[in-house]
Amino acid sequence: MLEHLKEKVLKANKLLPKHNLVTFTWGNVSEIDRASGLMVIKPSGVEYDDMTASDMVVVDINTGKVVEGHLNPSSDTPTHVELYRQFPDIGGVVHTHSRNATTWAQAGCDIVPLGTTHADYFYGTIPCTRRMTEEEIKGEYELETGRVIVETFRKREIDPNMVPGVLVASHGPFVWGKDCLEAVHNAVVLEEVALMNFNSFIISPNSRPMQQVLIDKHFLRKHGKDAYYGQKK
Ligand SMILES: O=C(CO)[C@@H](O)[C@H](O)COP(=O)(O)O
Repeated sequence: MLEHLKEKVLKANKLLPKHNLVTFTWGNVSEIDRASGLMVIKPSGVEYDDMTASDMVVVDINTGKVVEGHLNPSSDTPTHVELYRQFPDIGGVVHTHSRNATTWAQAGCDIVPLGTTHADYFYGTIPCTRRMTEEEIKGEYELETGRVIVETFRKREIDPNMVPGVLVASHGPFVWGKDCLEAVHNAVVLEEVALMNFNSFIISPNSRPMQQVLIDKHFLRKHGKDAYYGQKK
């Protein structure tokens, strides 16, 4: 089932090493078929060079259970599932330990918009979640990770369609888009922006966020004034 989607998700996972977003197997990409509620995600711990479309794993987001696949799904599957459940307009999710974004996540800091590269893809601050509690960590960690991401966006009133990414404190970035390929594209941009912000603050610790009017001009010009991934507002 979903053979076409398996090929697409395989392609997206193979882009991770191509764009230097991963070391070893430290990243995973998925896409959802909203009509069926089935998600396709990479298998856990498999080298990207060795991965094939038939290795992709199909998961039902309603139950979180594997419905097809001969390998274990990514260890981050519960996080992907929770994001699809709570963010109905997203179509693809990527998680990596990319160096620069993970540096900000480990520092527990937001990535504020300093330049138009950021604003073209993220309509404002890319938030970092709060640290997870001991109970959450000892529990179903990956599911709780998804819940903390959703909590961050709801409490800070950030629209996930306008800011398609987050830094999970002490862990790394999760990024999304209308499909898996756009999610990877956004992850590449996040990694670029993370490095540029780091360097900007080294040059000037007092670097100030860009003006909202410039954010508006860039993001809304690229995405359309009222356009959101899945809906027209
Ligand atoms: O965050 C982690 C481990 O800390 C995971 O993202 C792994 O780095 C990738 O795991 P698989 O997708 O291969 O299961």
